Amino acid sequence: MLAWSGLRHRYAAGATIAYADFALPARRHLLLRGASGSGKSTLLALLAGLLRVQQGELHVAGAALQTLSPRALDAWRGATLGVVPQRLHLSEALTVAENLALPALAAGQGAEPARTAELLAALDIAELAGRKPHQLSVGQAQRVALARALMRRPRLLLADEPSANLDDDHTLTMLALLLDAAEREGCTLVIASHDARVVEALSGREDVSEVVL
Ligand SMILES: Nc1ncnc2c1ncn2[C@@H]1O[C@H](COP(=O)(O)OP(=O)(O)OP(=O)(O)O)[C@@H](O)[C@H]1O
Repeated sequence: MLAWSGLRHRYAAGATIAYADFALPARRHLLLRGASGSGKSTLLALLAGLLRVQQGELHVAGAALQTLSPRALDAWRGATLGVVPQRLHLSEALTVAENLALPALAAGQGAEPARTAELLAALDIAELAGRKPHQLSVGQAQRVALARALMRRPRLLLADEPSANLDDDHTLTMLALLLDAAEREGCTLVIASHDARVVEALSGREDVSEVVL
């Protein structure tokens, strides 16, 4: 599902990041951790196909990303990937249900109201469908962003610093939601975090591997 070798990324401004070779065992999720500046966001962007592979090989969900053209990469991303970004990027002008419809609409497909309802119910926020983002708590907004990431049935779910701005209880709840959702949807979860609470909660779990950058 996820493996890289000889992977390096050089930013034009100078920094080169080299990643130790890695392969994720079957049926495992991944915790990507490391200090600030160690290269987590860069690796997430590579995994998402948002940065081109400059050097090395990167295999994600059946695709060798270094071989794909920009157009093929776009198609692959749309069909494969769900992202819960650190800043949630919910559209303030749209309701929760409309925010969930956006990924499908952007891909030229219909809104899938049944899928929207299913995911909102699964994440226990069915009653929020008609609200605007500014009417949500931080935890509710994160659930909405998670539902949006799941709309197109991704094979890989990326969560960037999911505990940012959350207290201890909400951090544990969010991790449980991510793991439950990945299990239910049958997708692989990658969490990037430098939060000691996340590391403590996930380390030692049989279904989670760790990469320390
Ligand atoms: N656009 C860029 N141009 C030049 N250098 C960059 C750029 N983005 C990141 N870097 C550098 O690459 C290295 C890795 O950055 P990256 O953002 O991947 O780290 P990170 O582990 O995600 O950090 P944080 O936890 O603070 O978000 C750092 O040295 C950073 O300064």
